[in-house]
Amino acid sequence: MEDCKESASDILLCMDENHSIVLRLSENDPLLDKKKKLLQSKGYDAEVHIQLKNALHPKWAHTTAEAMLQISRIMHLDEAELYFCEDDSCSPMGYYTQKNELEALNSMLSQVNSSFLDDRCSQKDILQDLWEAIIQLICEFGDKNITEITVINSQDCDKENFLLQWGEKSGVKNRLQIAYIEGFGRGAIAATDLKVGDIALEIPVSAIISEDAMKNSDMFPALEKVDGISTETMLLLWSMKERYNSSSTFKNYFDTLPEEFNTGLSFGVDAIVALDGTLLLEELIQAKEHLRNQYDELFLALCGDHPDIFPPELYTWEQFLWACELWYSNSMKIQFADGALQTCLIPIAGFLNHSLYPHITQYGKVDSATNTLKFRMSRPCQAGEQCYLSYGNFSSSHLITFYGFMPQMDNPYDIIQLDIDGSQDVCSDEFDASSGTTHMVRGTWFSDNHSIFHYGLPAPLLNHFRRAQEDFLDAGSPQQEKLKIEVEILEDLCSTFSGMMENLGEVDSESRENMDWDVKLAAEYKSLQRRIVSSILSSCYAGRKLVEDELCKPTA
Ligand SMILES: C[S@@+](CC[C@H](N)C(=O)[O-])C[C@H]1O[C@@H](n2cnc3c(N)ncnc32)[C@H](O)[C@@H]1O
Repeated sequence: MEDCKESASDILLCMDENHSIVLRLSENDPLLDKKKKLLQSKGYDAEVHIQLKNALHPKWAHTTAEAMLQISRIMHLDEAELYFCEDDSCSPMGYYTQKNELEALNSMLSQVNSSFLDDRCSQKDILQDLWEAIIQLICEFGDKNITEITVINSQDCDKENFLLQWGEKSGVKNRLQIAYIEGFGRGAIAATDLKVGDIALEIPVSAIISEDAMKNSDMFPALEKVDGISTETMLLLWSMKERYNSSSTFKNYFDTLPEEFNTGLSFGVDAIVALDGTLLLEELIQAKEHLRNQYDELFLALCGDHPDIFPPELYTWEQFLWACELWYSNSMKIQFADGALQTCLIPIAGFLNHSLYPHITQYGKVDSATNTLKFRMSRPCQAGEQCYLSYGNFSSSHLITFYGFMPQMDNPYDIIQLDIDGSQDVCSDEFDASSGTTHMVRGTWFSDNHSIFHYGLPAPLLNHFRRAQEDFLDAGSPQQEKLKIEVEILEDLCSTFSGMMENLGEVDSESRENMDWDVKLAAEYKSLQRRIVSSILSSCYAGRKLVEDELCKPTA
C-alpha cells in the first residue's frame, strides 16, 4: 500500500519492509478464535503491522494510537468481557472495562518501548511521537476516574513503619507510604508523584514469604508425609505457628497482621440470614463447608500424631480460619525466575488495596536480571493519592467471600451466570461469542445499546434463545413472526428475573449505620443484586414495549 497518510485502518494495514510495530494475538490465548472473529468483524487481522515509515500526517501519532487501542482492547479481553462485547461500541463509558483499557494501553506502550531498543529501527522520532500520544491517552483516561480518600491521622502506623524499615534493610525499594484510610483499613499512598512505568515498589525475592521458608522449618518433614496435601495448605499450616515465632525472619510482617480479617468466611448468623435469596449465600456456605471438612481431616492427623510440632492450642478451627483468610486476602501468585509459580505473601505489597481502576496491573513475575518483584505503574499516581492494585477480575460476591469488601464503583464483573447449557450453541458464520460458553447477564447500565433486538442484554444470550425458537421458523418467515419470538424471549427472561427478585424479598428499611460490619456488607450486597436484577427487568419490559409497538405498525 502506498499512501498511508489519512485513515487509521490504512496506517495499520501498511506493510513496511523496514520497521513496523506488530500487534499480534497470542497463539496460546484460549480465546484466540473468538477474538480473531471479533477483530475480523471490525476489519482487522489477528496480526496487525503499524507502519512507521510514512508518518507525515500531523495527527499521525494520535490517530495511530487510537486505532492501535481499538485492536489492543480486543486482544486483552477476558472471557466475560468478550461475552458482553457489543457490535458498535464498548460501553457507555467508551471502553470495555477500566482494567482492559489500561492493559491495552500499557501493552501498546511496551511494544513502542521494545521498538526503541531495536537497533534496526531508524524511526526513533516517530516512535517518540507515538509514545507521547499513548501516554496522553493514559493520562486522559486517568483524569476521568479520580477517587477521593480520607486518611485517618489519629491511627498510628508504628508497626507498619517498622516493617518499612525492615524492608529497607532487606533491600526493598519503596516509593509508598502506609496510612489508615477510611473504608480501606491500611492502604499505600504515593510518597512522590509516580509516572507511567515508574516502579512504586521493588521487593527482593529474599523478602518474599514463599515455600522456602516453610520447607526449611521443622514441620516440613511431618507435613510432607500427609497424603495429598498441597503446598498451599502446608504454607497455611506453617503460617499459623510462624505468627507466634518471636525469632521469625518475618516477625515484622506478622506483627502488622490484624487479629481479625473480617472476610465473608467470618460472617455471623445474622449476616448469613440477611443474605437469604442472594447468590452470595450459596458461595459462602460452600466455601465454609469445604474449609471445615479440610480442617477436620487435617487436624485429626496432625495434632494427634505430632502434638509437639502442631500444638492443639495453636491449631484450633478459629486459628485455621484466620490463616485461610490471611492467605485468601493477602497472597499473590508469583512466577519466579526459574518459571515456578508459587503462592506467596509479600510484605509491604500486602498493604496495596484493590481497585477496578488500578494503578498497577501487572506484578506477578520476578525480574530475573535483578531477582526482584517489581510493582510498575500502569497509570500515573500523584503524591498523596492512594495507589491501587488489581487483585483480578473478581465479582463482588468473590471479593466479599475472600477479601471482605465490595468495590464502591460499578463492577463489570458482577455477573449472574444463568443455568443454560451453552455447550450446545453452534457457532454461526457471523461473530458469535456464545459458542461453548456459559450464558450470563449483568447490570444493563453497562450496555450502550437498548434498541430493539438488543435491549441492553448480551447478544450471545439473545442469540441462544433465538436459535432455540427459530427451529420453528424457516429463513423466509415474515418479520412479524420473528418479532413474536422476541416477545416470547423477553417474557421468559422477565419471568426468570421476577422470580429472582421475589427471592430477594422486601427492601430493608433499616438504617445501615448501626449494623455490625458483616450484616451491613450483606445488606449492601443484597441491594446490589436487587439493582442488577431490577435493571434487567426494566430492560426486558422496555424491550417488550419496543417490539410490541413494532408489531402494531401496519405491514407493507
Ligand atoms: C492485601 S490487603 C490490603 C491491605 C489492607 N487494607 C490492610 O489494612 O491490611 C487486602 C484487604 O484490604 C481490604 N481492601 C482491599 N481493597 C479494598 C477496597 N477497594 N475497599 C475496601 N477494602 C479493601 C480488604 O479488607 C482486603 O481483605
